[in-house]
Amino acid sequence: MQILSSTKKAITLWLITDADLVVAKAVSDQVMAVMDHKLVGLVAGSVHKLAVLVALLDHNSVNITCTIAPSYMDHINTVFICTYRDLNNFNLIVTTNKSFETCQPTMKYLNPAGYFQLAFYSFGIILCCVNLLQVVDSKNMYSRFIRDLQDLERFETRIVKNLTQSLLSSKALPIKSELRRLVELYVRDFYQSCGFIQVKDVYDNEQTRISLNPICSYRLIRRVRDLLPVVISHKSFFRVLRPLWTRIVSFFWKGDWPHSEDVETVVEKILRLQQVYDFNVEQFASGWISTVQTNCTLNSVHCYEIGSIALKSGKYAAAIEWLELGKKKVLVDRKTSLAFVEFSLWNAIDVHNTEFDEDIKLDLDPVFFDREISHEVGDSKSAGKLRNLQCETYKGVNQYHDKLNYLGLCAGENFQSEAERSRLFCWYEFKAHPSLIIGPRKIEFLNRSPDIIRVYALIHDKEIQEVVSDSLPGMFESGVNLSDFDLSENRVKGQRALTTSYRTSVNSWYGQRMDSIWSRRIEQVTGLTLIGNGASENLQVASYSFGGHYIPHMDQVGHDYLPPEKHRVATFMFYFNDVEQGGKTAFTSLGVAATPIKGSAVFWYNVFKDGGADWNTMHGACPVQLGEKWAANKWIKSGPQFLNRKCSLKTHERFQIPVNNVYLPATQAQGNKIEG
Ligand SMILES: O=C(O)CCC(=O)C(=O)O
Ligand SMILES: [Fe+2]
Repeated sequence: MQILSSTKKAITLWLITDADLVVAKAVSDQVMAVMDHKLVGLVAGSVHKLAVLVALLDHNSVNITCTIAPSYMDHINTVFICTYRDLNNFNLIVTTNKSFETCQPTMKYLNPAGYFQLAFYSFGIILCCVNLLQVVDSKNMYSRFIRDLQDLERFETRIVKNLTQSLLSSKALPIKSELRRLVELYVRDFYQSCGFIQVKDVYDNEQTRISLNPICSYRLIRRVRDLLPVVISHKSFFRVLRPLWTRIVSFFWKGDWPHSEDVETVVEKILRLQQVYDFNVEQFASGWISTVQTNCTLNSVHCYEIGSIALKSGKYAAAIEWLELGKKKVLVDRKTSLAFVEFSLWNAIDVHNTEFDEDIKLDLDPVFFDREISHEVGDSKSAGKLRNLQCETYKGVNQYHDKLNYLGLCAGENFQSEAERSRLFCWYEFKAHPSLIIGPRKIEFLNRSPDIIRVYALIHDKEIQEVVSDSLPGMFESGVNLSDFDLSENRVKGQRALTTSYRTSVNSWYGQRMDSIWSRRIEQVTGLTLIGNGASENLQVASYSFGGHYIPHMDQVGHDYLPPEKHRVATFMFYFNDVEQGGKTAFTSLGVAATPIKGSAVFWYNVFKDGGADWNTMHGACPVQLGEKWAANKWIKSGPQFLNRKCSLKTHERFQIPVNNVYLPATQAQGNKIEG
């Protein structure tokens, strides 16, 4: 960029892009490379992919030639300029390396705040630079950490309350002004997609429940990513709503603007929900999350975006469904170009058909329809989905189809036979420990052989709150359990385990006061030893937001590598809350799922008496559909347990859970995944 005059006046050039941060950052180098030495500074990225340039000028007339790499040119949708003093004559020519293109800049005069503003921008630039260094690590945090999403939700709600107040006064935002129109657009989007139906509820509550709902969250992240920068960078915003501007900008300087990865991650979660629960896209887009009608809906732009992301990640059937819905909606709401949607749909069908072949029908993770789809309107509606075809054929208690059983169990089915179910019952346990005589525990069998029990009302609200608030600061993205091994190659910085899309929760290890109090309670109920050197692991507290899941797995991973005393002989898992929709624990080989019930816990042995893994205890956490899920695992090690439980010379003999100290006659072993 060439600046033809020098010193005295500050110019901030904002290049608003729809490129993501990495692009913006890379691009800033490209822009920087051609910047003239008269520039004071350039920052890209932190403030929603803006490049900020401050130049000092001494004439009222200035020509700027900004040379930008051609690859970056496509990403720029707006170029506008803020000056702290009026310039009489201002020309901006934006050009690429190859050819000159004159860009129509929107001239924005932030007006005469003078040196204060210059200082403010300079300070901002320093902050931006600092922020930029942190950005790489904090990428896509809003979609991963529910607490960050909740912070964003609370913050946005406060902003919207302020904006609504300003709308009520025609002085701040004159009727028919462009800024008013933008603010109205923003506020309308908020009210149309917040978790409450009534505006008054938004005023009465700090939390709008947006972050508990996949649709509302998707719209929140999009709105803040795309619309908020446009609103606050309007030429009059800073002048008429300066305190609000400062609050917004400083909030995001401390944290970060949502990225396109955040949007993609939320969409991936929606697609996972679709894959597992096979919801009807039309109903989902009109706010139905399972059986709950919510206030958040999706329009044609959203359907188009979700379809495009599904296509990108190879979920062809889903992509076609979303794009067809997008096409239907665009004819009514006209919010995007019909041609775009039609083109993408055409393309999705072609890709689906190219990738489809008969052998795919054997694949257990199907993302196809069960036949090729024609371009005729509605043809896909008459086709079946491979997923459903396979579910119908194979789901149920069958050792080879854990994934399909998982889908069925998550959706609320149960594959236990009548005979198996007839052996289940509940009882009050008052003999396992003397303390239970005055406070018996209500226990229920969820399965017999392998025994899985649920203990009700074992932990209390206040205790849960204490554990959650102590665990919160240490939460990190969950990994699969490899913490005992050297993961140096795969480890994500600052984490102890390998992160994976198999398990999308955040967790932390809690070893404080409540850990030993709860361990005592577990000892009383199970007769096992938890306290003492290496007897059990610290409590692992996990939180799942919508879409959060853990696919079927065994808890005693590492069995082949760890010394026997370190094996996780049993799992005791607490539920900290009731989940609005979804979030069951599915025992895929046994055909039964446990619904999270606040204060209760489930317990089972992962191994046989001979120490071999009991593959029938394979289990997974179903994705949360609505709300959040908090749970905690207490893994009990085999070390000190040999004194508590009878050994056996027989192979594959199971530990039994006694009922008031009585071992019931053994039932026939269920499932058939018996392995040593
Ligand atoms: O949260 C659940 O339902 C299951 C979690 C689980 O299996 C685990 O963390 O190992
Ligand atoms: Fe598990």
